[in-house]
Amino acid sequence: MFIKICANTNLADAQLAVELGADAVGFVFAPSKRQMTLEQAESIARLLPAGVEKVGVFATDDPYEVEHSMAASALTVAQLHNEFDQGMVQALSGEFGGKLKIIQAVSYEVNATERAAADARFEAALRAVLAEPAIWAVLLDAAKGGVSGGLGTTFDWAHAAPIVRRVYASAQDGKRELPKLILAGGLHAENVGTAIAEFAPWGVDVASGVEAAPGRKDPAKLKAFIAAARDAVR
Ligand SMILES: O=C(O)c1ccccc1N[C@@H]1O[C@H](COP(=O)(O)O)[C@@H](O)[C@H]1O
Repeated sequence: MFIKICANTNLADAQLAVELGADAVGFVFAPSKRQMTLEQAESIARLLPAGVEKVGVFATDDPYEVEHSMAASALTVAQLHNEFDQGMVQALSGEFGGKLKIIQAVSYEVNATERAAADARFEAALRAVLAEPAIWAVLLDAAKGGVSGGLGTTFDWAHAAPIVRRVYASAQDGKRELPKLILAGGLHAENVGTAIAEFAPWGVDVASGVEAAPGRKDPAKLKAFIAAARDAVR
């Protein structure tokens, strides 16, 4: 199980996540209570071990912003938290010779007035992302009123998981490996086991659920989350 601990804002928290067994740590450049500058993230990322993925979380329509940030830093993965923009993803991937790891977020709207229409949009977005070979992983998150990222909100897993399974099954043509599935959105130590049982994801990602306050990790919650995610797949 790939475990990403997101929205780090200081070296001590990021190092603790790594010591406790996180595979990836994230830094949020998108507007957020945990927003970092590239320089701040870089000063932390360059002190972390080589084997740990250092993820920059962006919500921009400008591929050059992402390209510049990834080229000029120790970051190893670009997480795009905006709606999927195929042109941007392909431009970005092309700039790095297809070698850049790109995580694309796909959000499940929790406050939909028309559930069927929202489900259809979620399904179409997931289908489009899975069809794009430049995507390394898709990250499922919850959205409220079209806003996603760091909300600490779960979505209806029992309702969404069959949609996700169906889309993955129909996208599989045996010719290439599909993007990996990372689950996010309101995860914490007490619910991550259930989430893993529902989706059988390749990885999990958390921001709010391991914090003492926005941007500051709670060591006990962090430890419990990583242990619970590992236990769930033993
Ligand atoms: O963490 C944030 O503040 C954030 C802001 C804008 C875009 C993405 C952000 N974080 C990502 O959102 C998911 C879910 O967060 P949470 O666990 O529900 O708080 C998180 O895993 C990050 O990848």
